Amino acid sequence: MAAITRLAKPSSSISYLRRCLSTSISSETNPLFSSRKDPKDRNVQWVFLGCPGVGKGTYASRLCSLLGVPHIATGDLVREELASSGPLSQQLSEIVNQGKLVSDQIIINLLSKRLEAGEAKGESGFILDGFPRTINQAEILEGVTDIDLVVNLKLQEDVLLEKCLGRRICSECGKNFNLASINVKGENGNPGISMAPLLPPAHCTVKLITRSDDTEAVVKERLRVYSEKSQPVEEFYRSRGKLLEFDLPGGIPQSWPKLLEALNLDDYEEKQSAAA
Ligand SMILES: Nc1ncnc2c1ncn2[C@@H]1O[C@H](COP(=O)(O)OP(=O)(O)O)[C@@H](O)[C@H]1O
Repeated sequence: MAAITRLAKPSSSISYLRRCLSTSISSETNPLFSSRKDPKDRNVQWVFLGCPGVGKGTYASRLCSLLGVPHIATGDLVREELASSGPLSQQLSEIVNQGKLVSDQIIINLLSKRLEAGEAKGESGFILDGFPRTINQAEILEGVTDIDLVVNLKLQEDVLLEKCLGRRICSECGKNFNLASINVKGENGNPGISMAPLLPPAHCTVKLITRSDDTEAVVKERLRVYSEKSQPVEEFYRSRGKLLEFDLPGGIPQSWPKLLEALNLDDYEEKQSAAA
């Protein structure tokens, strides 16, 4: 019931977009629409949810390499648009640097363009990272395609902040690293958690940059916005029986095998490496 009472009425611009996606844009030109296929005839269509800093990008991109599907992160699409200095970039930079969400309309446009480009290259399936982030976005997605599974990654809030502040990107190769060394002792029945830093190789060390929205004040605002706007999306999928909750037990060496196990992919990884 909670999920139903929380559903916001779609705004008129979103209803318009939804009408576009479902009627006036034909299945040949709308990749979201055309992806409503029998799951046996296509690759996985998964969504990764989770607070800023939880590691959605890290685990989603590893799974994408394993499953041979594209990793589509709406945060990356926003940053590409920002870097392009196009007409939207000034407006986007203000929103992102305040830790707010970009409008559903802009995000759906960016995502539709990305899916269209992928479809033209023959992509099938996807893992979406950072989308949907509002109930409106989840409803639109539900209206145009079938999501098979939603993975909800979880970590305690003080660790999330430290991880965002430790995040670094190599400005040349684009790889992500993390300088934070997490060591939280277990207390009051809660398990402790340790995460080793993910350090860059020497050639990247001199080229590291920090995302402009990874400052303490902006991360705190993003966490607040997540609990206000995106946590209801968890309930949206939970009530549809699609949500897999995954508490990260530690860094990548501890979490990756456990995640594969939770997804019934542990054998899959072995078979893939044997075939390689
Ligand atoms: N689905 C979305 N809806 C609205 N805004 C988004 C969405 N995805 C990304 N953004 C914008 O891009 C920023 C960066 O996104 P992302 O890299 O996913 O960050 P995070 O580390 O907070 O998960 C967000 O703070 C938000 O301003």
